[in-house]
Amino acid sequence: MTVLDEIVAGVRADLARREEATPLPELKVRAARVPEAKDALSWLHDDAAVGVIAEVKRSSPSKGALAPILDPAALAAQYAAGGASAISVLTEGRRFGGSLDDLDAVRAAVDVPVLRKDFVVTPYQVWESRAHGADIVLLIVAALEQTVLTSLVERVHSLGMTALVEVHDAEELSRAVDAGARCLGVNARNLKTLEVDRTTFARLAPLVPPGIVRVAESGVRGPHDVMDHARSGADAVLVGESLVTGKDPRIAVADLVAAGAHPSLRAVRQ
Ligand SMILES: O=C(O)c1ccccc1NCC(=O)[C@H](O)[C@H](O)COP(=O)(O)O
Repeated sequence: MTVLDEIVAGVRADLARREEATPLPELKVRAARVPEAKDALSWLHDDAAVGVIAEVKRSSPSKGALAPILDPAALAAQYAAGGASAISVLTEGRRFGGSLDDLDAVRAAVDVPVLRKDFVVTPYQVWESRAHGADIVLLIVAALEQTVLTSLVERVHSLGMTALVEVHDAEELSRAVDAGARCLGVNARNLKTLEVDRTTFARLAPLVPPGIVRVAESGVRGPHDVMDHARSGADAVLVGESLVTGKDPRIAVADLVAAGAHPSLRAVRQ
């Protein structure tokens, strides 16, 4: 069993309890009451600059406890003040210490798009994401069979949200494109070994068809890594650990945003 398999097994067990507490028809009613999802693609795609998706992340399977984050809304507000294009909220509880309450709190605190970062494997979780105000939903190709992946991408888009479809290699990338991904995340963290290979984005980016938004995920330590990903064609970077373990989240995000808009990148990006 891989780490991913273990996480997904826990997610399914927790999900069964939530489905019992809030049946799907009730969830759909709740989803209809929340404001429409923001058009995340337009927030993330900017020819002149690389966007920063800043993550609320308490712990992780690779590093254990990272930061207590007692007030996720305040952290998200700091990220937004620093210029983040979107906020990622890890809602998985067992390994990442997150929850849907975190998603609610962050949604209420910021106007930028909010990503529900979890291990989404059923349509129920997609409805749940919308009902809690998410604009973007992560779908991990490695966790999903192709028919399920395709139907989840369609479900996310049909609810007005954007699917961030996560891949780790060329085969997964091809599956993501076949499934209708409009926004593709290349994760540098191998979900079997948990090792980070920062060259992954540069290797896979040339395989992404034009018109699809490209996000470099994981292992971003600071402005230098943002500039590297920018030169390789990233539209956005997704950053967790280095922000939650750093000193000042607003300044840390602002530094990454400035790096992504550095004048020296203009020639490469146009
Ligand atoms: O972070 C982990 O250890 C991890 C392990 C297994 C599955 C997913 C995992 N992380 C989720 C993420 O994709 C990251 O939180 C996100 O890309 C930010 O990465 P980082 O900046 O390296 O915290």
